[in-house]
Amino acid sequence: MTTVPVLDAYWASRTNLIVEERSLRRDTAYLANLTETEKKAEGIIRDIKAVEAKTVWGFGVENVHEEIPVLFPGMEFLTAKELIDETRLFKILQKMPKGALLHAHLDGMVDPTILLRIALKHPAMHVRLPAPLSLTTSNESESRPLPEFMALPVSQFGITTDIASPEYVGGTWVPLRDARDRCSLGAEAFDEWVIGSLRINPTEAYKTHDSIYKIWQKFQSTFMVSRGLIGFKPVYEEYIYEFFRSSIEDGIMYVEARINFWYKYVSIYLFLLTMIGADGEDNVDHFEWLEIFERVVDRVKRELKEEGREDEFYGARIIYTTLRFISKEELEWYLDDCIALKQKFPHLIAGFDLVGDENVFHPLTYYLEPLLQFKERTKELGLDIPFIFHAGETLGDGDHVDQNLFDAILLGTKRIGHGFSMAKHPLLMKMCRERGIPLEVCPISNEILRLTSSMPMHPLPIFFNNGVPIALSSDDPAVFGNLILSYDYYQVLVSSEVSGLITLAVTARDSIQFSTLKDSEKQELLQIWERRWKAFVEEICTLTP
Ligand SMILES: O=c1[nH]cnc2c1ncn2[C@@H]1O[C@H](CO)[C@@H](O)[C@H]1O
Repeated sequence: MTTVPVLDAYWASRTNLIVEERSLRRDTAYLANLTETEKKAEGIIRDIKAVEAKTVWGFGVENVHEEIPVLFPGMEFLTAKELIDETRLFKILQKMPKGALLHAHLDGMVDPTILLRIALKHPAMHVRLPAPLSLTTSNESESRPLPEFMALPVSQFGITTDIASPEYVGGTWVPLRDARDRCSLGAEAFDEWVIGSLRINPTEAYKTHDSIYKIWQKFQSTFMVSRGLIGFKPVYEEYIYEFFRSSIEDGIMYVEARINFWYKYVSIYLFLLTMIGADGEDNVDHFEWLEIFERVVDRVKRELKEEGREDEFYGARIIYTTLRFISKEELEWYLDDCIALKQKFPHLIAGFDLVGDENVFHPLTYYLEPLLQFKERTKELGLDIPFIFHAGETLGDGDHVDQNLFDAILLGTKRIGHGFSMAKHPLLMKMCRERGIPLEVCPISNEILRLTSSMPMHPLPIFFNNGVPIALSSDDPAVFGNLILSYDYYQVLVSSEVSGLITLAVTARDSIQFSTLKDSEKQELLQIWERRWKAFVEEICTLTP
């Protein structure tokens, strides 16, 4: 029989082994110094999570929701969303102060329902489609025409027509409001058609477009549609306002938004590619985009101050992005443009990035020369424009997308957008840990864009366990339906036994720490975060498990 000392020795070495491995994690030091309130809150959250794993997710018991045959915590988001909405855990997480939102594409931030409502206010906004609207064939997006939107000058306002009537001549611009009011399929069907073209639905994500290539086709098409709406100055301004206000409601305190400046060419492509002014003319240049952005930041700050909530919004900056399918020569134009914007708005331009499907477009090595030149030039000019590259958003192992991770790091990236394939790179993970290069991880985006079928299969725990700093982000919530960052927080929390509330707190703190704010600003924002965090954990302590 095994003696007690032998058993004790086994348990002791087991504990030591676990402690040793966990020592790499960024939440370990924090966990060792918890306040009594934090300890209690962490425990309450674990208890609620354990209860809901059974009552909501049927974990280890019978399926509690027969209409969803496969149910588990961290399962596919779009199927689970309504269940998540009802959980106590989600409602608690909505109140958590989340620090900075570091990976967010401006074009994908506002609920399509709200975007459409904003657009409908403007008589200049028009819509057209290739042929009379018919929605009867099926519910699947492949068979549906895409709406195209554009704001027109008064002299070119279109005539009122029923776009669903056989008389509608494909390609004719119709004022948006009239098109909706006069649509013989009904305003509800019209809205559903427009909104469906701006987001990915569960059928598309999990059936009709269930491959990385196909889902990216649908994903890209949503940006082509939304461009016509957002690329109209009055809508743009209100859109940014909605983005900030809804982020603040979700506990986000500061934003670094990726704005796509690719839209400089006009009329060679099918869709609208620039920004239209209030007069309906294509005359809003990139400087003005930044002025608008700044005006909205100031407005939101002013309003919050008036509401006595100034602690809730520290501001917003911009990561300049363009699409990674342009030529290297074209990239030079954008790099110059980025420098010019930085010189005029040093406080607004936070960094530079290339976006678009890494799987099909150019690798970073293709742009090496202009990128290296940019580094030298900004250094000479004394401008701080760090690269904040997307890299490794792939399932590939050693392909060009996976290898973008090496180049991002060699080029000195400040953070890595996604870095999904980082789990295959022990050396790079070590470098990220030691040099403080965080991954901007977007769990729900990764799942909807078919890199993982659920959160338990996501590599995030590998990153956490290797001590890689993490900033959780929502990527394109308007398209994915994860309209608030709390959904991503929820999916992470329920799919791990190691990660708890404190892990989320550490990632929220890290989001501030690894932002592009100045050190003094980071300290100030961290202090505000600490205050709100303290109030948040105190509130949790009043709850019964
Ligand atoms: O997760 C992503 N990876 C790479 N590119 C993206 C992602 N989300 C959005 N975009 C890109 O950003 C542009 C919108 O401004 C879109 O064209 C899309 O290609």
